[in-house]
Amino acid sequence: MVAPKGSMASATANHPPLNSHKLLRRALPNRAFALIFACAISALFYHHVKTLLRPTTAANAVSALFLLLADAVLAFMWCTTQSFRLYPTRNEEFPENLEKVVGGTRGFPALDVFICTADPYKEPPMGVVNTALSVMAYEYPVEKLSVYVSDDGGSELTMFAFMEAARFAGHWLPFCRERSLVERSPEAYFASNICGGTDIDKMKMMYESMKVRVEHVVERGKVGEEYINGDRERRVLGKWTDEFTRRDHPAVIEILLDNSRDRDIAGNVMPNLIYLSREKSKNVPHQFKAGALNVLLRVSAVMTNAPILLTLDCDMRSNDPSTPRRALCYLANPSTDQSQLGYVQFPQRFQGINEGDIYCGDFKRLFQINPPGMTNGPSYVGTGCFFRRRCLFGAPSAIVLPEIPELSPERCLKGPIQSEETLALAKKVAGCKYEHNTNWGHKVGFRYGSLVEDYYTGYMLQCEGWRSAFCHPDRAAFLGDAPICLIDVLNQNKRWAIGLLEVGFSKFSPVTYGVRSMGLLMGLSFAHYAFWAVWCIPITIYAFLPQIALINGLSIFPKVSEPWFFLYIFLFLGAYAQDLTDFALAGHNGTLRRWWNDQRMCLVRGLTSYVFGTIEFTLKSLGFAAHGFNVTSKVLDDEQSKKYEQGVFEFGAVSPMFVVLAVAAIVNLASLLQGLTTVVAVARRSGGDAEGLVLQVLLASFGVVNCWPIYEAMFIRTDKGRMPTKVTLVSTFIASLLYTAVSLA
Ligand SMILES: O=c1ccn([C@@H]2O[C@H](COP(=O)(O)OP(=O)(O)O[C@H]3O[C@H](CO)[C@@H](O)[C@H](O)[C@H]3O)[C@@H](O)[C@H]2O)c(=O)[nH]1
Ligand SMILES: [Mn+2]
Repeated sequence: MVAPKGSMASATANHPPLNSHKLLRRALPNRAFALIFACAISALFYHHVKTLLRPTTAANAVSALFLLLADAVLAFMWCTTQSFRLYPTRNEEFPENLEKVVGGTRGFPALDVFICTADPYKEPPMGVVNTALSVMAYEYPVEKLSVYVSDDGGSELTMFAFMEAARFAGHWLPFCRERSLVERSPEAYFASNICGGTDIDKMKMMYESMKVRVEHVVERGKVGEEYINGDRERRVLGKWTDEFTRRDHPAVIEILLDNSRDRDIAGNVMPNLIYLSREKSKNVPHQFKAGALNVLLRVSAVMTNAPILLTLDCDMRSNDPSTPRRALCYLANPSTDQSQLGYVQFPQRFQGINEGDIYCGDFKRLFQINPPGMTNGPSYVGTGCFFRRRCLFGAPSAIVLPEIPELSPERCLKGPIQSEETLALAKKVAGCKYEHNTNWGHKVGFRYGSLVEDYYTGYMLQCEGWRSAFCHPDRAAFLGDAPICLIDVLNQNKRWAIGLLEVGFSKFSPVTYGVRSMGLLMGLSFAHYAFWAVWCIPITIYAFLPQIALINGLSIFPKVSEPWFFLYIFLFLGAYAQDLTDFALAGHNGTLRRWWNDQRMCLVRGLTSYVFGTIEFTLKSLGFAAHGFNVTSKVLDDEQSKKYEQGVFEFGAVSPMFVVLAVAAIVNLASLLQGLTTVVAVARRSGGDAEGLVLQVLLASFGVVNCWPIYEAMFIRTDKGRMPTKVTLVSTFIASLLYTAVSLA
């Protein structure tokens, strides 16, 4: 953060405060607990070394080695997590003071909003339109607001939806303003059971009829003649010729609303609205979302060049029209060190999450709990982030100028955006070969080279010396869609895992370069994410090894009568209790049930996304495969939604990830049953010793409880979302092979 650590507010003698930054009281207990836990971890390693030095059998030695590996990784992750816990903070903004401080709305900087979409079938154009309308209706001087939509799907369907939206906006924006609505995405507004009046009904009908037209066009896959309004639309849609494909097409830039020309039905100025689909060619890599954002950065530089930018994913609608003012409480604050504050990140928050959040769609730890603990400010999470344009052009002290002066972040622009030269230049900078031999993606703009361009860009900016601020108002500033299908969730996490490893093993790795550039704590924070996928090592080991040993009656943990037993119990319960405390204190529906599901999903991801992500990353590093940005679907299938609503897991896909899960589930169950039998048998035989198996039995029980939805999906359910029979058969087969193999061993 920019304000000095622990300080209260940013007020000076001259102006009222715009924000405050407080160290939370839990800092102290967190630090004390960190100390105790560190001692416990050291004791554990002492125990490991002792066991390793005196192995009784070969099996004991092997399992001791694996356990050491698992615990070493856990200890590493624990260390990196401390970077979020030692300085927990809370920020508050006072937007009511903003106008006083900057001299009325005249003092507000211009704002360019970037919205990315990539596929009209996975990202329904009506959703994108709602996102755009919700930000076009921001409580912000309209003449300073421009909304750019980047369509990587290069789709006439999205183009069509936006031509409709531009027309509808003429009615919608004054409607929102007159009523001071808080809900400015029409879909959300009309869904919120408002009591009708004739005006509201009229507006609703207008919206519904637009929606029907757009959805109909999307369903048919092309814009029928009857939907085209006038020559202009015909000319625009005419660009989609037969040669035009999503992977190979010229740049399309269309100014749908121009604030120097267009007025809404009440006669007010309208914000600029620009549709943009960059040039694509099959032979030129397009760098996925980072590439799209850089084209947005350049095209907007040519047209409006606002000093402040907001990046949004197509599903992240605004949920609060005053959000830009909140961001300005940092970005326009005369008493923060403006030369260093690069961006203001709002957390990703989601709509439509079910009661128990069964897939951990909220990602509370990632988006809400960890960011306010990062001492120099949070990482960038791809959406809901206000940037100072300047920060994408080199370090605070050393600007890196772009190859042509027209793109410089410091250039002042006046005049209409429609001129022929402007459009020609915009087309040129949206060309697919434009970036050849330039600094784009490396020193300038959003960074290339990782599937998590957001994390990588934020990280590199922090390394350059930029700072950031975390802004988390009670009412979510943005609301997005979380995937509601398990396989989508796992694939999304796999993509993240790969992208993060790309950074972790690059020459800019946080553990080396990062720690050197930003200091230990920030370096560890970024390392925590870069090596996220290594969770798969301890999780896989603990999901199989103790259970297999238990099946064989082999004790690998301390006996109940040994003091080491309690060390294990303390480490497990301590880590879980602290996790639960963090979760509950973060608020926003931090219920026990959600926390339980959250920890379950950690285990599930550890066995699937991270394992497969690591494998894919390795294959790619060895040159065997390439990976792309697989866009997450935002389409809601009715049946799936209903099941999700009820909190039922959706397994209906044949995937190797499900096989791993199912094998783990079966092994844990078999091990628990066998373990209990052994313990009972040994207990009956006096003199027998089952004490050494207690921890393993507990662990297997923990596994079984967590796996409950998997057993249901394999053996009880009959609906479409049950585990595919093929997966059940294959995994039962693998599990029995494993069982036989270890029983023979
Ligand atoms: O080639 C591409 C691929 C994606 N996108 C857009 O990128 C956004 C994010 O894609 P999504 O499939 O929703 O990915 P998520 O995993 O849900 O997104 C998270 O993770 C991404 C990095 O993997 C970040 O870019 C996102 O901001 C962050 O919300 C969407 O608006 C897409 O339209 C593009 O514009 N071009
Ligand atoms: Mn998304």
